[in-house]
Amino acid sequence: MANDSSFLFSGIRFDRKKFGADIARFQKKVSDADSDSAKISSAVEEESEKTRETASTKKRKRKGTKEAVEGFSVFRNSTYVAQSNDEVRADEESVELNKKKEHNRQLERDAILRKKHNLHVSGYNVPSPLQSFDELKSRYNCPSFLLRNLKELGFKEPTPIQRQAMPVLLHGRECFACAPTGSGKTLAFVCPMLVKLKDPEKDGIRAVILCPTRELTAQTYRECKKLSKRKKFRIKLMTKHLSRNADFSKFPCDILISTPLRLRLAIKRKKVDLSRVEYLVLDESDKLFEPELFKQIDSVIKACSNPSIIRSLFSATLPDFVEERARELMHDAVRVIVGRKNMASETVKQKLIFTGSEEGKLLAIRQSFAESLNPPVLVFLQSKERAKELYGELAFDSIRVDVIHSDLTQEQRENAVDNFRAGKTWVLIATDVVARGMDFKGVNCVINYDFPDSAAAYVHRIGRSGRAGRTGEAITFYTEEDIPFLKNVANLMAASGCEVPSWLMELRKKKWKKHRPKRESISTKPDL
Ligand SMILES: Nc1ncnc2c1ncn2[C@@H]1O[C@H](COP(=O)(O)OP(=O)(O)OP(=O)(O)O)[C@@H](O)[C@H]1O
Repeated sequence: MANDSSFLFSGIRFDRKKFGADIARFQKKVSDADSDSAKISSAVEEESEKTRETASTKKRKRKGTKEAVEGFSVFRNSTYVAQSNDEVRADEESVELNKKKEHNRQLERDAILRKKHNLHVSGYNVPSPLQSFDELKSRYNCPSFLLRNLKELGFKEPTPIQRQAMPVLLHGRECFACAPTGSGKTLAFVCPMLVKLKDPEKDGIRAVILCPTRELTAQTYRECKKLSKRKKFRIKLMTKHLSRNADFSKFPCDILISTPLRLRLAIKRKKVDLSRVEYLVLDESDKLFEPELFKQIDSVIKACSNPSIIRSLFSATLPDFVEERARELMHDAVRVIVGRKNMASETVKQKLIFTGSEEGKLLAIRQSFAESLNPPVLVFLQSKERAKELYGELAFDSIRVDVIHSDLTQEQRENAVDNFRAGKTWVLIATDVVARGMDFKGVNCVINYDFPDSAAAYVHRIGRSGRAGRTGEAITFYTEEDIPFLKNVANLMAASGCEVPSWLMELRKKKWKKHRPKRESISTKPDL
């Protein structure tokens, strides 16, 4: 203040003594005024500081939010921003946690559904099973023509194999599957194929289905046609004529259905290009991988060279060697098993009958037909010669009987199948040519006139009955030569819920493969 007054009064002589009181008063005023002004200025300063701070805080807040969003903060020391980042992090964590919780809930739902339908899966990240066919639309945008066809065909609920195999294939995953006979495996691979192919195209063969027999290719062709009604997919059945004469580059083909032999012939003639194939199905895969078909299968698999191809293997029996092949062949495949692997159908009542001799078999079948013939009946024999012999015996009895084996012409084979399907034939005598895959509706009884040559043959043969939830019956005749393999059948029977006498279960089990003993000829005529 002294400095201030000397500056104020510089150049003026001033009697400080005389005006001491005034000076004192004045000084007080000035100092009061000073302090007021200081107060004001400090208040203003404070206010403007506040304003500055508010502005800068707002700015920082804005910036802070922006930085947090970008995951980088320039105001590392700011408490506010730290909180903001924490909040953002907490939000993110809670979103993540909810996702995880929902994922776990979904896994639980999947596990419950799989347990309910006896489904066993292995593989990485297996897609959820289907709750209903409607999910084909909601989850996979299934075209309406297909849903309409499923409805018209009377398929209300997916079967267990369809519940799991369909989503796997629709996710673009490769798959090997084992499900009981008559459980709807055909639909399980045809449906996803039709969804994925979307529309007919003219750019070469896009899907291939391989089946071990001509009869089965014809049946699968018909199924594909029924399911693709209202959509003009070009579906071709590889006939003998096509495999020998056709040039597949000359006509469009979305789906080709063939036996390995016929397709290999066309590949060798260089008249079929499989390099664009997107889907390859090996139906009855264990049969296809048997040594006699191996070369043909191998050449088809090699010809299907599209790196993004989706391959799938289906059968009611899946031996370990096929699983190994599948694992070698496929990428990131999912394994789907319904029930237990290699099981006989639970809906077939199974019986074993000791006939003593060949003559005993003939008597037993005649007696059984005389007592209660409940057509349609399928009778299996181990060779075409024996099938012809039995036909020769029964053809003159008063029952409508027919025979099917590989010595017949294509037309004769087709007629035999058609007549049996139409109910014109009551008893169809057959070799294993119709043991796999054939879906003869409502076969009441399968008779193993000759003991099957393997566990797989037993499972597939008796599986011609008791299909799609129906019940059926299977009778297996056995003679002395077959006794070493009785235990194997007994085990299959017990595993599928049939009652088995305890003495049978106490027998020893023997390796059972290609058991086709030389048997006496079937004849009631006396030897000349
Ligand atoms: N979802 C479904 N609901 C009712 N019936 C069905 C369903 N899916 C398929 N079917 C019917 O079940 C029957 C058996 O189907 P399919 O021939 O595909 O069996 P599979 O499992 O391939 O038998 P196999 O092992 O003997 O070849 C067919 O008549 C088919 O029409």
